[in-house]
Order: sequence, then C-alpha cells, then structure tokens
Amino acid sequence: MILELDCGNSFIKWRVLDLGGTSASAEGVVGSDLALIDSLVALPGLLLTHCRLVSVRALEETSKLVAALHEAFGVAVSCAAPAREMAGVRNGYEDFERLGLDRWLAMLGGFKLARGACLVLDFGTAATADFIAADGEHLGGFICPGMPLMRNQLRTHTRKIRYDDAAAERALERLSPGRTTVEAVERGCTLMLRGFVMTQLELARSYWGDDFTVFLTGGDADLVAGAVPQARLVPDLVFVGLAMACPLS
Ligand SMILES: Nc1ncnc2c1ncn2[C@@H]1O[C@H](COP(=O)(O)OP(=O)(O)O)[C@@H](O)[C@H]1O
Ligand SMILES: CC(C)(COP(=O)(O)O)[C@@H](O)C(=O)NCCC(=O)O
Ligand SMILES: [K+]
Repeated sequence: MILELDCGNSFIKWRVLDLGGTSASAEGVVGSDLALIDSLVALPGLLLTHCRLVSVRALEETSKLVAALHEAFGVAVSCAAPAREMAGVRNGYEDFERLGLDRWLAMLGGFKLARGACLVLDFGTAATADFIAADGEHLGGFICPGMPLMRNQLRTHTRKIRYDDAAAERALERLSPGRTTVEAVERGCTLMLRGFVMTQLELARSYWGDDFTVFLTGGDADLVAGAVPQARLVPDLVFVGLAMACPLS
C-alpha cells in the first residue's frame, strides 16, 4: 500500500492507495503529525510499502514527520523536490526552487489532465493561481490570502468580530448581503475569493481566448465552484502531480 501526503500550511491531507495506485482505500485531513500517525495506526490491515510526500513546510518540520513515519511504519519516504522542468511543464519562476511545491505538483497534474493551456486555482491557507500555456510554459502566478487568513485577520485585528465555526458554516448557505457580523464577514471573504477567480479568468482569456481548462483545488475550492461552472473541481490535483514527481522505484 502507498501512503500519500500533502502537507499544507494548515492541514495534512493523506490517503492510502492499493499498490496498483488506482483507488484510495482510506483518506483524511488532519491538523498535526500526531493526529496523522493516530489515524493511520487505527486503520485495520495497514501494510505500507511506499510513501510519497509533498510539503510547503520548513525543512526541519518535514524531516521530523518523515522520521516519525519511518519509526511508526518502517517505510521510506520519497519527498517531492523542485524541478526546472518535468512532464512537459517548464517552471516559470526566476528561481525555480522558490515556487511552492504544492503549486508545482498541481500544475503538473493540471497540464497532464488538460493536455493544453490551463489555469490552476488552489484555495488553501493561501489562494494561488498559476498559468500554464499549451506548450507547457509556466507564465507565473499569483498568491493571495485564502479564506482562513482573511477571516483570521479580521478576527484578530478588530475588537468586535467574533463568532464560532458553526455560525460561519450557516452563514454561507447564501451570499446575499449579511445582516449579522458572521454573515457579513463570511460572505464578504467568499466574494473576495470569487473576485480573485474572475480576475484570473479574465487574464487567462486575454492570453488564450476560450481555449484553456480551469482547475479548482484546495480545501476551500467549494466556496468558489458555483461561480465557475466551466471549471474542473479536482480535489486531489496535488496528488496527481505527486505521483508524477515521485514514481514508485
Ligand atoms: N475536512 C476538512 N478539514 C479541515 N479543513 C477543511 C476540510 N475540508 C475543507 N476544509 C477547508 O480547507 C481549508 C484549508 O485548505 P487546505 O487546502 O487544506 O489548506 P493548506 O493546504 O494550506 O493546509 C480550510 O479553510 C477549511 O475551511
Ligand atoms: C503559496 C503557498 C503559501 C500556498 O500554501 P498553502 O496555502 O497550500 O498552504 C505555498 O505554495 C508556498 O509557501 N509557496 C512558496 C512561495 C511561492 O510559491 O512563491
Ligand atoms: K495546499
């Protein structure tokens, strides 16, 4: 069985694949290394033969997780590394090693699935956009605060914006102007994300007309999906790229 991990700034997304690498037998989202190990230990009949991982965390933090996985399951961990070029995609950063690895893998996955120009939008802690032309050239991208950062900035830098998660979830059932603080903030930030999406679409159209594929991924992709019916919602896009960057040896 293969363990796949996507270590973002807020959460670790994990899944276990059978050796063929086709179907996920288990998956989850956890907030810490410890919670990850606990979730895995609780799986009946888990026999890991391989593990691959992508991380945007500090090297030291990632090394700690790799060591913990080795200790708990005796498995060697293959970590995605930056590359100037892979699978027909050319990294467009001046310093290719500085491009976030989650962005890079989502780009590889998107270009593989689209077989043409694509716009990859990822909604996690940060919201990111990346433009890949039909010839595989990465034109670059944009990084903005995502939903968790926007809402937390409002909560921490104002005196009177306070509400709980349950209220936040209820507030997003509609996007009409808010009549409570929680509605006003949650809907306002959602509309900011949608505005971000619209701007990226406009730019992509200016480059490629209608001849491109839009991918939505990341934990908050659902918040914008309704505004881009033509987009492909691919929650596991980073994992598609991870399998390309870390093939089983
Ligand atoms: N099962 C889940 N657990 C935690 N967060 C989730 C879950 N499903 C969706 N989310 C949303 O995903 C967002 C985090 O997205 P994610 O792509 O995991 O970020 P990152 O990669 O930066 O850690 C949170 O704002 C949260 O609203
Ligand atoms: C832009 C990001 C913070 C997004 O991280 P995420 O929201 O997925 O946790 C991450 O890809 C990153 O740290 N990138 C390095 C900076 C860059 O891509 O330019
Ligand atoms: K991410």
